[in-house]
Amino acid sequence: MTLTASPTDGLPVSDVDPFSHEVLEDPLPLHEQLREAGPVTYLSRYDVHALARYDEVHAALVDWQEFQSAAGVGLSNFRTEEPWRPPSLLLEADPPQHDAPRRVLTAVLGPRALRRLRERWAADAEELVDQVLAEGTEFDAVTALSQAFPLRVFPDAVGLGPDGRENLLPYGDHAFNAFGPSNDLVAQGAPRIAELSAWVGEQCQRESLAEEGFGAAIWAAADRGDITPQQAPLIVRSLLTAGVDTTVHGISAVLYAFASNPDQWARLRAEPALARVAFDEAIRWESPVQTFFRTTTTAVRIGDAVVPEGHKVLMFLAAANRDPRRWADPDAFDLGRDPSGHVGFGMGLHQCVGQHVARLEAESVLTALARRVARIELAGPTRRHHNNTLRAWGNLPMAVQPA
Ligand code: HEM
Ligand SMILES: O=C(O)c1ccc(-n2ccnc2)cc1
Repeated sequence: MTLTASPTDGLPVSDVDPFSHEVLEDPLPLHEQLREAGPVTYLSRYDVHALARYDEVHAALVDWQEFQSAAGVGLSNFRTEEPWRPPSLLLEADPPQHDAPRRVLTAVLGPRALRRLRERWAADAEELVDQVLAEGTEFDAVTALSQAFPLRVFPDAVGLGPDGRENLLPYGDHAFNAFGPSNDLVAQGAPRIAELSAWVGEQCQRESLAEEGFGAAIWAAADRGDITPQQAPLIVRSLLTAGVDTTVHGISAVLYAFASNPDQWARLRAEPALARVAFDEAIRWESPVQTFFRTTTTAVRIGDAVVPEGHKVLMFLAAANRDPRRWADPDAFDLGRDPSGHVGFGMGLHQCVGQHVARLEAESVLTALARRVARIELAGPTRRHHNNTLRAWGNLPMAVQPA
């Protein structure tokens, strides 16, 4: 049976801009509208089809053959436009090219590889929390914890030198903006991106990396022939692009979740083992990575509509993570829930290979904090940090009551 398609047959159409400041400030109303409009909608402003319900987002994530990543996972279609930098060997690749780089990073970042970091990161988190509390019981959790902890542990885990680490956050922020349209957020990062990219590229070279760490392990995989020496620096680049901003905003998400649900903090204090499920519930509830795109490799039927071949499909991960068709009381941050199956780390072939790193970082911070603090609550107005892809806090004024 041949499928034919026209962009708007039987499709709800909207000219909304999901990357406008108004939506980035509060995307929840748009998510609700898109879920209720149907299994797929057509966003005329960008000529893309949008998926906002859990089932359709999940189906696209696990079907890498019909929803490919190799044409880019942002709005830009690499089949017709030059990527702003050489494409990622994992995120922007499909099998077979995707296979070896994925196999290598799975081993480098896997739970086993992280076992040696668990004690060190726990001690680092205790030290950081002690320092923060020694300065007082009111602080901005974004700078004091969400940014401070990943920047304290991750560059060392990769094996980066001491200089220039302040480049990581702005580089990652721009890379995540670049998955969206060329709007003012992308323009803001443009002046510095050549210099930042040069620094990042330099850090991926073997001679820049310590003998021990994720970087060295990637280069050792090249020595073994598991990947080529040409691929090694690009795989290290994946870590430098993804490794900091994501966990910064992930830790902010879980701290905000607890500060706005103090009763849940009491549950964590009573049962510290809840720290891991708390982080996944916060990833579901806040979805620090809000969206990713795919490109159809054939005409694809979704609901009553047919999405033509070669079209960009925008997956609203955050909308799927609060779909009442999948989650009971979806807007509640609830430690009693089983959040497994959430799509905050994606799903299927491209599911986040750094999720164990993220979980270990968040668990380290939460465990150290839960031991020392009886209550946490917001102590002033919060401010969002807008990004085309990331859901982030610009600040989190917090007041804590020491245990
Ligand atoms: C809270 C933290 C994080 C969140 C919410 C997150 C989210 C995601 C999502 C949604 C995907 C799927 C992308 C897609 O399907 O196109 C993904 C993939 C990926 N993530 Fe993360 N991520 C996080 C942290 C990290 C960290 C810390 C690293 C590295 C140390 C990392 C490395 C990767 C890589 C390399 C991929 C591509 C995997 C592939 O295509 O096979 N992520 N992440
Ligand atoms: O290879 C890259 O440049 C790259 C790889 C992964 C991410 N990412 C997104 C969410 N978790 C990780 C971002 C960039």
